[in-house]
Amino acid sequence: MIELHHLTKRYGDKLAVDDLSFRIPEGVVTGFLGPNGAGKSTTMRMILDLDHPTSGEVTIGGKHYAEIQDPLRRIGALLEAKAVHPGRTAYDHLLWLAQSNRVPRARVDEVLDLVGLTAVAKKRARGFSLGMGQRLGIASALLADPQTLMFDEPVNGLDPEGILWIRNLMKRLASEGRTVFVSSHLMSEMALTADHLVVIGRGRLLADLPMAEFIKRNSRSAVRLRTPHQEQLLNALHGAGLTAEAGPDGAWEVVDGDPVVLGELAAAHGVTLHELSPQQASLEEAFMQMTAESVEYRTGSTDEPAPAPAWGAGWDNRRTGKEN
Ligand SMILES: Nc1ncnc2c1ncn2[C@@H]1O[C@H](COP(=O)(O)OP(=O)(O)OP(=O)(O)O)[C@@H](O)[C@H]1O
Repeated sequence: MIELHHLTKRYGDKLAVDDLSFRIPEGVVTGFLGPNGAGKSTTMRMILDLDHPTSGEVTIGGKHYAEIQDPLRRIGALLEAKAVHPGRTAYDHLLWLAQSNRVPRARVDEVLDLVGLTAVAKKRARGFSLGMGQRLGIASALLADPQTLMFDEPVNGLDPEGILWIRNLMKRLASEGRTVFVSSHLMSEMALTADHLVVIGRGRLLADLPMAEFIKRNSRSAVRLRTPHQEQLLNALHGAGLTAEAGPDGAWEVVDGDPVVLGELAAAHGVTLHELSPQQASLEEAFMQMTAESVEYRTGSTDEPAPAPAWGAGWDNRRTGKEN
């Protein structure tokens, strides 16, 4: 269990981490999500005591990192995949780590096998691809068989096979009862990996909830209806036991509606429709909406506000009928 209490980090004028408090429990994969510059890496560095909080604190199993004896046995981390001496072989890198942390030599072969690097164990790290570098970083994190694991953007730059491998590894580690904390800026990836979700933007906590809850709230489908005959449409819907929500631009949205049924209903009541369109908000859109205010860097092409999903933070405010 990792616990953050009002964790704050300031670099000069820049508030990189702003009063973060949350817990990362055992036995589940906790996804740590935020756009670039949100403060994810800074938070992870503070957990490992590589950076000192301006205020607040963070503990691992109730202790500060600096108080932990044999920290590699308690927490393993992949922060910077290329943090390996380029002239060292994968085997020598792991052996050096094992010997300096009183880990038996036999464990080096075990973790090389676990991450699929046995065949290239005697190759120097400078010739490693990004994926091999990530696997070596993960082998280092797993070397002392720690109870807590932390991975900063582990799927960055990996091919689909590598992504699937990391995803399954995280799940397996969590199922063994470990604490698994993994950062990403991709909601779609986290939706497939994490059981719990912590979202930050500009250093602040935006959400801390089970992934299933996030998906339930943000992946509903709806049908958008637009008509010059609003009153007749609402009456027809009401008569059919359906509720509509006022959508953007004067359109109406029927959550979980069937476009065929709604089209027939409108026709039967002589309601002219100018639009009848099924909508499906993606989780990525919901995440972008949640963090839209806190995106630090934008390219020209994404300079527009993040696309609004059919429903987002203000979804409940637009509700007009009773929940169906
Ligand atoms: N050593 C530092 N000195 C000054 N500012 C820093 C330092 N480290 C990070 N920052 C700033 O703190 C903010 C948070 O950065 P951080 O790297 O933690 O974000 P992140 O969520 O990990 O982003 P990314 O996904 O781009 O890695 C950014 O604005 C960054 O520029």
